[in-house]
Amino acid sequence: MSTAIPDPADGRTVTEQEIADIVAPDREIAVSVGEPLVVLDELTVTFGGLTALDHVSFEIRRGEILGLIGPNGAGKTTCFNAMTGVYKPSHGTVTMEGASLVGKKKHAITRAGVARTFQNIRLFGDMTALENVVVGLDARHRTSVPGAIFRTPRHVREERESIERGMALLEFVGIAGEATSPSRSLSYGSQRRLEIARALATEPKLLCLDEPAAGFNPAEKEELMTLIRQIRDDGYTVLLIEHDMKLVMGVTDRIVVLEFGRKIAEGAPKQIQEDPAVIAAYLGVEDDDDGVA
Ligand SMILES: Nc1ncnc2c1ncn2[C@@H]1O[C@H](COP(=O)(O)OP(=O)(O)OP(=O)(O)O)[C@@H](O)[C@H]1O
Repeated sequence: MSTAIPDPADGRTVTEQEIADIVAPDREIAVSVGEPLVVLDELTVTFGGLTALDHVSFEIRRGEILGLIGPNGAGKTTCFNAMTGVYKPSHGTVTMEGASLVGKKKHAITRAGVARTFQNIRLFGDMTALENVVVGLDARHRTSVPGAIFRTPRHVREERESIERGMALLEFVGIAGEATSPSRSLSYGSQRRLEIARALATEPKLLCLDEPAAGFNPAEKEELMTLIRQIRDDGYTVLLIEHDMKLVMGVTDRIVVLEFGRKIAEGAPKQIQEDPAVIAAYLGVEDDDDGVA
């Protein structure tokens, strides 16, 4: 399969499939939408005497956007971290397509198909937007170190393909025009989009977004919702931690609610909005963003 970017100069309309083939040629499009992709069973994480996650079980289904919500300190980030190899659970399992993710190193989890963004943006500030994405793509390269040093034809070809795919990813998240700008000079919103592009570069089966709308104005939040839906519609499965309830309710297919490390509810957004345990958990939360309504 050729990975050259289709040339719109020939007067032809570039199809979405052609772009998708360039962005993620090796990706297995979710064929069995709705089947469990990741299963957390009795997941428990303790820090000294504190149980941050207490026997939490839920599944993430192929092709869905699953929201993970809860008041501050409920255990959302701990859950992400236990799934992505940052913390080792003291009890319970996390499996992806039946294989355990527990105890795997971070890069092995990436290879297994889990990618994430962080609450605090973590980009290489001096590198351009394109270079930041190409770093993610490089994780998939097959050439050896000597291949890179001696610039073998295979290495040169992979490098060219990385640039083409990196550009296609920047296009997908809407910041292709800023490809050659150092990432630290990008607006906050563009940096968040760049983080998503970099995570997508690893062709994940599951994309975990940790508060992607933090610091966004309402218009930027709307645009982000559109992007997250596009990502789902493109065949990815998305796990979303987000405080902004309007965004969560508007974009997710299902929601899991944590409070004090325990799962207190799970269901469709409408069900969650009306759930007495969820309403009680959020009562007295001052921050507007944390209101359930
Ligand atoms: N590395 C750590 N060491 C000790 N305690 C921790 C650590 N990480 C989290 N905790 C504690 O675990 C609990 C859950 O925290 P966590 O960050 O997972 O919650 P959260 O739901 O993501 O909160 P927030 O919405 O504020 O980000 C909190 O009491 C927190 O203080």
